[in-house]
Amino acid sequence: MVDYLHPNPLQMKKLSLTIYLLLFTFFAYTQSISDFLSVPFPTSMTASPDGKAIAWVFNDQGERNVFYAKAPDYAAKKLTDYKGDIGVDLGPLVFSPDSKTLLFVRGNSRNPSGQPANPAQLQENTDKKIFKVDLESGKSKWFAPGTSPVFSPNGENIAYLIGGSVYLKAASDTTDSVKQLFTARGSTSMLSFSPEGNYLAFMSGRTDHSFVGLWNFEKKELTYPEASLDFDAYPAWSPDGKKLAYLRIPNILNLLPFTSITEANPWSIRVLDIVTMKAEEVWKADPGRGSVMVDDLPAISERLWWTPGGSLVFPWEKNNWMQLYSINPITKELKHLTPGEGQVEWVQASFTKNELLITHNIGNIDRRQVSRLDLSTFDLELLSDPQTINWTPVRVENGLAWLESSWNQPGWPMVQTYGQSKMLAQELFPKSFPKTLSKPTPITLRAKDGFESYGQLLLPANYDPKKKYPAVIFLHGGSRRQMLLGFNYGMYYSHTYAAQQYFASQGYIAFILNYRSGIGYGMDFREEKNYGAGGASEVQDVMAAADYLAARSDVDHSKISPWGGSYGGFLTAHALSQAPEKFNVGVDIHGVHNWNNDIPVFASWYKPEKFPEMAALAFKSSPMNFVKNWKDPVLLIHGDDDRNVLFSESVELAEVLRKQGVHVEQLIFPDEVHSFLLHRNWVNAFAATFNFINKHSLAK
Ligand SMILES: CC(=O)N[C@@H](C)C(=O)N[C@@H](C)C(=O)O
Repeated sequence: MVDYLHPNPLQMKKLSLTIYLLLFTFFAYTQSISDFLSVPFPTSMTASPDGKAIAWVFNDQGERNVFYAKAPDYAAKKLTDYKGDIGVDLGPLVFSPDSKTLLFVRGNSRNPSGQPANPAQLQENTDKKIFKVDLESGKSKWFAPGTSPVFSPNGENIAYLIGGSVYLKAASDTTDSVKQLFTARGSTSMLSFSPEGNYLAFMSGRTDHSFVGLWNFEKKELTYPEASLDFDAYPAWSPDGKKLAYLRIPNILNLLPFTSITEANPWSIRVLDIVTMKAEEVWKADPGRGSVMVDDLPAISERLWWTPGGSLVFPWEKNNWMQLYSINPITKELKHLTPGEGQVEWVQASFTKNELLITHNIGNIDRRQVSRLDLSTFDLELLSDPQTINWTPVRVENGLAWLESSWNQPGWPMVQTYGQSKMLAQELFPKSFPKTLSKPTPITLRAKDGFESYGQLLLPANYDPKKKYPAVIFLHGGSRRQMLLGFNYGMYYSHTYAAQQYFASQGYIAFILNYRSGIGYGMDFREEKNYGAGGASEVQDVMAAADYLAARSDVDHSKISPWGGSYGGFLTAHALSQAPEKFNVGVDIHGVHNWNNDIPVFASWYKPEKFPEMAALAFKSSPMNFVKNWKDPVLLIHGDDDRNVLFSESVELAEVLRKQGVHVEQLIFPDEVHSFLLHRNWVNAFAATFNFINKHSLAK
């Protein structure tokens, strides 16, 4: 018995431990989902051309602002002062060539009716606009309407896009003039000034092809030097400005989105001689593996990088992995630069012009690592800690800046100079963020068709193997996504990882599934032949996850609930309609329920009635094909300005389920888009998800 008046040292130790455990249990169970989502999310990490400064955007619970830090101390400075959770997006950031000015784009994209997103009902125009910050004074002001600004090499002019047209404005022009640089057919993108600034190269997107175009500033002349019936894209100038490299990607007729493709007419690399205006093919992919130029890997708008020695670096999926290779256009010597098991996801050039900074998962499949590729020697050097998740590195003088997360910390900007690393703006990291999370365990599953999929398991707080816990399965969207052994590099999935951590903190076994057709595990995993609208084979991986949990002695198999967004909502709907007996309830956030309704959003050519065989398989691969079996209660969550998954997908599902007596609850966000712009909508969606699943778990 503790003598509270005269406790001895041992009794003091017991007392302090008891108090600690009581406090820990109290805080663990009382911290809210908003605490788990309280860390500002960093994006648009950018370095100045002189390597002496960096800038990034913090989305601090919906309040988005630009931050700036410069050598030598890299103290963070807030450059803008936008207030509140008002649902207006911010980024990208572009430094001027002299590093004295920073451009940022603020505003929301338009929906098919031409309305810029405005979920907060602001009584102002929320179209995208370009702002200019004088980094000496810190003052920012409106510069132009539009997006995608690029400085001319001398910094005197800024080219930008409005819709698919090109505009040009003097960087010093403070008027509200808006002047088109040239008129052209098609939709223009991928603006690229030549090193001398005498040309602007661009891609002119047409329907089933695209051209690489050139604007000659001196002659005021628009040309398409080598028009083709293919997709010519990703223009890249040689350092001396005498050559322009680009990809030639043959069209793939009637390729249904969300279906597998592993080979096509091979793509190639061409080089245009700016003097003769003649182009030649310098390399072509082999037929078969690697012949498809994947359109969202690497996840950036470049595919070609020149080396100082005149070679070209490019991504190729020849060996099942999207990796970097080089070709010497003269000798045609090909080199494989990033061998190993894993994919290259982002590639970033640097002001040194002699390196590429690469974000990948080679040798660390469930995380992201950063490496440096020397463009003279092609040496590859790992720069990051293998135990953390690192992405979008940028070069600074005598060091590097990047974004880093771990299993118990969301993404945060880091800087390293002279070998010393530190968190940027550490003072802004919220004290309310939970200190004790669940460390994820990697799990491998095997579906009934033998396919191997992967996931992460979070055990509940105060885990007791003798207990039986309710369980949740989180299903990511995309499907070209990958959940990691920690907080994700994408905000959508950083938040959903946090939500799974919240479930664990509230006494759930929380499983996170990486089902086939996702990224990170190679082409064979991503392009499994019957996935998506071609058979929904990935549903078998969901069933494997459910069977894995049900077989655990610490899981109450009557309380297994799937939840997920978009493609993850699609899989939640498949789970509840194909195997209601396996699951308790589910939460379907902006899910796809009939491929034939939503695929036209991604492929305007697709009219189900014109492709009856495709449409029949697509419907067979949709939850609506199984909806008659649906019995389990479901919560439907959707924003009604969703440009990815039609709001009507949830409207139609609710009607059908209600007719057959299924319990349907709903949480609807007026004028909200797919990846919620309002932070409060994330918080409310996850709180509703937890409460819905919890009340049906406790009720049993
Ligand atoms: C490409 C796309 O929009 N796919 C949707 C079905 C989807 O899953 N969207 C979000 C969640 C994503 O991660 O892409």
